[in-house]
Amino acid sequence: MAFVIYGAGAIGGVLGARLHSAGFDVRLIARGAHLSAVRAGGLRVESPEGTTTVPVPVYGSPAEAGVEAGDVVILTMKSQDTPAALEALRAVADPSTPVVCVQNGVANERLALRLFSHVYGVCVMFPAAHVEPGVVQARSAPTPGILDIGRYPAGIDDTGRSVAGAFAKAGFVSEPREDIMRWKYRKLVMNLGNAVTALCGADDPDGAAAEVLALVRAEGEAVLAAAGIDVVDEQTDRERRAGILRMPAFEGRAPDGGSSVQSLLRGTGSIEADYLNGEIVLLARLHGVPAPANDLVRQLAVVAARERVAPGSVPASELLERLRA
Ligand SMILES: NC(=O)C1=CN([C@@H]2O[C@H](COP(=O)(O)OP(=O)(O)OC[C@H]3O[C@@H](n4cnc5c(N)ncnc54)[C@H](OP(=O)(O)O)[C@@H]3O)[C@@H](O)[C@H]2O)C=CC1
Ligand SMILES: CC(C)(CO)C(=O)C(=O)O
Repeated sequence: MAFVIYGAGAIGGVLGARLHSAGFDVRLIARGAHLSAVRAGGLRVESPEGTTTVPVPVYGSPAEAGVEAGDVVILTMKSQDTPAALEALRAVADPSTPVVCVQNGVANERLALRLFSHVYGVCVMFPAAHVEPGVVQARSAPTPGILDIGRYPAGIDDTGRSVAGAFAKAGFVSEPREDIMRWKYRKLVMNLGNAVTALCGADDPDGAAAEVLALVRAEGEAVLAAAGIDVVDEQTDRERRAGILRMPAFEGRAPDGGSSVQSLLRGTGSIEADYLNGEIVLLARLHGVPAPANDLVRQLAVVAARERVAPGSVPASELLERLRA
């Protein structure tokens, strides 16, 4: 089994490096300055356990990487980049190529299933950062993350089991699951906070950001319930994660805050909010229920990304006032 890791930033970079070091045939796909840096000097992976530079092959597109029978394609770009990425992939990959979405949100699997017949969802509990071109960080050690996997929309098959086995060989905790999307919806509720932290920053001296977080998450839960979506309960989710992820401080560790904070830090010009808070907004519209908190947060986050403002530029108390108005 060979892996084509498409969008080799924080998650794809660390995952690809670890699969490569575990002996798997891995081809990364990256772009821009990151592609040039990895091509020139390998991928530098920093973690609490130290730094390694991994000479993993890297390409600029699926056409350049090649997608052969027996390859598994792993999507690790942010959701807003998935539609364009799938278009480039379909031009060279057989429609039966297994496509594994190691991504947050619940939209990528459906986008992939429109073009590819064998699609898998992964619930990604894996704190990582894309620090600068050529450099990624794994924040948790000794276990870098939890990557449970299942076939989309439901079920499990031999490919899913083999991918779970490969993830485990690369040091992750990974279980095949029949009901992966139930877990991904629970993770979505957690990720409704990504945009809040990106807007308001990781420090919360007056507790206002925590209140905003509670509002968007409660609204998210209510919308998912109105839409009749079955979600793993919080306690079960907590138990799954208990004691596995450990994130000690280490020299050079990138700022806290998660993947959306990193989009603002790197000034990428886009953010995943339309596919996280925006998923709740979409469901609310489809089911005739309100979602004003998630709508406001995603709109502000999209503007912040477009205008390339720094994380923490919106005082949480102001955001809270607007949400209460
Ligand atoms: N980082 C984290 O801690 C976690 C992230 N996740 C999820 O994992 C997914 C990936 O996030 P993350 O790794 O942080 O994102 P990153 O932005 O760090 O990495 C994605 C990479 O994909 C590249 N990319 C996008 N489209 C293409 C393309 N068509 N061709 C080549 N490269 C492309 C991006 O390039 P460019 O920089 O130019 O845009 C970027 O380098 C997201 O869904 C996120 O929510 C889940 C749990 C934790
Ligand atoms: C849970 C969290 C914040 C872990 O890094 C995440 O999923 C993200 O960064 O998107």
